[in-house]
Amino acid sequence: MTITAPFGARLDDVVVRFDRGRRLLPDGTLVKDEAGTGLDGATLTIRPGTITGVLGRNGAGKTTMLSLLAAFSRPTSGTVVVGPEGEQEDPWENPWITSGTQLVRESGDLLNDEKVATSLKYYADMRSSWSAETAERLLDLFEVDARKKPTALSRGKRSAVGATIGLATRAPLTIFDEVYLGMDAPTRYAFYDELLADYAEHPRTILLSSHLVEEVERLFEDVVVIDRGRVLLAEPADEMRSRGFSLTGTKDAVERVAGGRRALHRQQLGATVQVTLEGALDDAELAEAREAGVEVGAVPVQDLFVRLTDPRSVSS
Ligand SMILES: Nc1ncnc2c1ncn2[C@@H]1O[C@H](COP(=O)(O)OP(=O)(O)OP(=O)(O)O)[C@@H](O)[C@H]1O
Repeated sequence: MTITAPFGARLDDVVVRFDRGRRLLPDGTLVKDEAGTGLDGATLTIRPGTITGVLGRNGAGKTTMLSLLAAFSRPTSGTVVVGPEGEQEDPWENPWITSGTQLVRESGDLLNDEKVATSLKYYADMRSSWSAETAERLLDLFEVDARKKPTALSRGKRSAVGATIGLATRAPLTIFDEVYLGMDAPTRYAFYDELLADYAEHPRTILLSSHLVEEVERLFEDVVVIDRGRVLLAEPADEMRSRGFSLTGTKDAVERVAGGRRALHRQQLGATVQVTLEGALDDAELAEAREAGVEVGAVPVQDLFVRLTDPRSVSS
């Protein structure tokens, strides 16, 4: 059966701990040594039919979460469900769900001893939604020679093959985990354009993790921010953008308009101060800012992300 409805997903209080190994104590008991925590009580919902950006600093838990959704691993505790609205199930060893999910990892998941064309044939045989025409067109666009083995391609070209597989699969849940690594800027922008165009024509659910927030934030309808194994926020990108604003002006005027709000960031250039604040101004405060000559600006997702995950965020 071909699954076409976009998949959603839900994580409930998910914990992932990695074991370093097992040790036998002198008294004969077997203990597990913990090597690290990937997720630490993560709860979130992925809306079907959206492009969701997955953001987090290094080691935050993004890959751990994406691997759970693609059933590459299982949680230590908590529940994970994936699937079309109203029919979501545990993806682990669940062919009905995994046949509708495509995870593209930085490694590319290609058959290293075979030509790229052989890997593509493997995906084509496995995925009923595979578009051979899209795959061919994208390889052409990214200038990848499918007669070569992956080991003979540059890192950027291998990433481009991963991007091609992700788009040509047209899976109801397509996950790109830092797929851009090694791609040069023109290739990355070509990938973003292709992703948007193909998504518009073939609606599905796309998750995209990236550290290049400024570059990719225009793609996102929803944003998930993971911080030290926990979900800091999961909401529409516009809602995230309205979490903050900036004020620029003289110190006294800015302080007055800021009115004791928490400052996410503060910088001073000569007599001019700029603060990034949480929340929004009401009409009276906007009028006060105008009168005081204080400029009110929007804050890009990138800035909010950096500030929200910065343990050194200052208070006003
Ligand atoms: N196999 C493993 N064994 C032990 N610890 C692990 C393992 N995989 C991940 N971790 C730990 O889990 C945490 C989350 O890792 P994860 O790879 O999910 O982060 P990430 O957000 O994808 O990071 P990055 O942006 O650097 O790729 C990190 O502290 C990492 O060290």
